[in-house]
Amino acid sequence: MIKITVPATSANIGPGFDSLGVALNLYLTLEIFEETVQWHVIHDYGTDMPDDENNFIVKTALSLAPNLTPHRIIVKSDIPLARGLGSSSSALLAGLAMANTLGKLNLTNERLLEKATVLEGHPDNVAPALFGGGVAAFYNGIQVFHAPLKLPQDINFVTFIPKYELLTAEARQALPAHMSFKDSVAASAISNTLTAALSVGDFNTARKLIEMDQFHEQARSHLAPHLEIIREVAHQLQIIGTYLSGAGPTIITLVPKKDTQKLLETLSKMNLPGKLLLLKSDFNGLQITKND
Ligand SMILES: Nc1ncnc2c1ncn2[C@@H]1O[C@H](COP(=O)(O)OP(=O)(O)O)[C@@H](O)[C@H]1O
Ligand SMILES: N[C@@H](CCOP(=O)(O)O)C(=O)O
Repeated sequence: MIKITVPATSANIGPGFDSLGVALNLYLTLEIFEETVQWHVIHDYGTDMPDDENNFIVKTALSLAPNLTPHRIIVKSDIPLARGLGSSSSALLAGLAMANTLGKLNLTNERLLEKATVLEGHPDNVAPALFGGGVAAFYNGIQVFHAPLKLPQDINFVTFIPKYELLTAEARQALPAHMSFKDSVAASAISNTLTAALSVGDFNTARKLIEMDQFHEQARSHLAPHLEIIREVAHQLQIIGTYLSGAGPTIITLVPKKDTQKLLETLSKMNLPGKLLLLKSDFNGLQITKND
């Protein structure tokens, strides 16, 4: 049996639209068993999710290796669908890794990253899902440039996952078609300063910049009303560092360990409609193990 494990991801981290992301400790696992006549996907996503060659993971694998022999596979995941925690990136990377392994393609991680970025449309989920930890990345249509993004060690991700789904494609339609030169300079300066502050461990500066995004949060605020609510509650506790995870609707607050409990307790008393989780960075990224 071959087992492929891929972490969830939180993209953007505030102002790093389409370029910053971090792997988190929720996981999709794909177990590959015997060869079969037709693809047989066992999953518990419900009857709307295909269980044959039309399954997204299998289709992604076949896009890389069209002649792949069908197998029986089992998909399990605790990454919620369409919530802004990178479920599609974890699934498509699992598919690419399955094709690479079963098809003996020997593609490097760089090639897998390029392929995954083209399929996903932006590298900020797939890069941290592949490598683990925080990643900054840019795709110029030919190559993915990427570098590790240093995040503080003593940080937790207090995560609120609303009950409703929001497809990334839908949330991208809310984005403005144009930004002025002046606004673009300011928005990228905020993001640059955030990465510099993180690189020297200046979380005091970083947490304020995390809340200064000018690329996407305002445009998506009607789709993710909990952002303002949770940010405000955190501020009342003197906690700064709340942002829209990916395209939303999940909201994450980056909190030093010492402040985590008070935020969790306050939020849980509010009974917001959704799930409250305490997440941490994943530092392993995509893993493949083989058991006989
Ligand atoms: N494990 C999976 N198997 C099949 N399809 C999946 C899986 N995970 C995600 N998807 C597809 O990706 C869609 C969600 O992707 P997207 O809108 O980008 O949201 P996000 O990646 O933030 O969860 C799902 O509605 C589904 O079509
Ligand atoms: N930069 C993208 C990130 C989408 O992440 P997802 O987890 O919501 O798929 C965006 O903001 O659209």
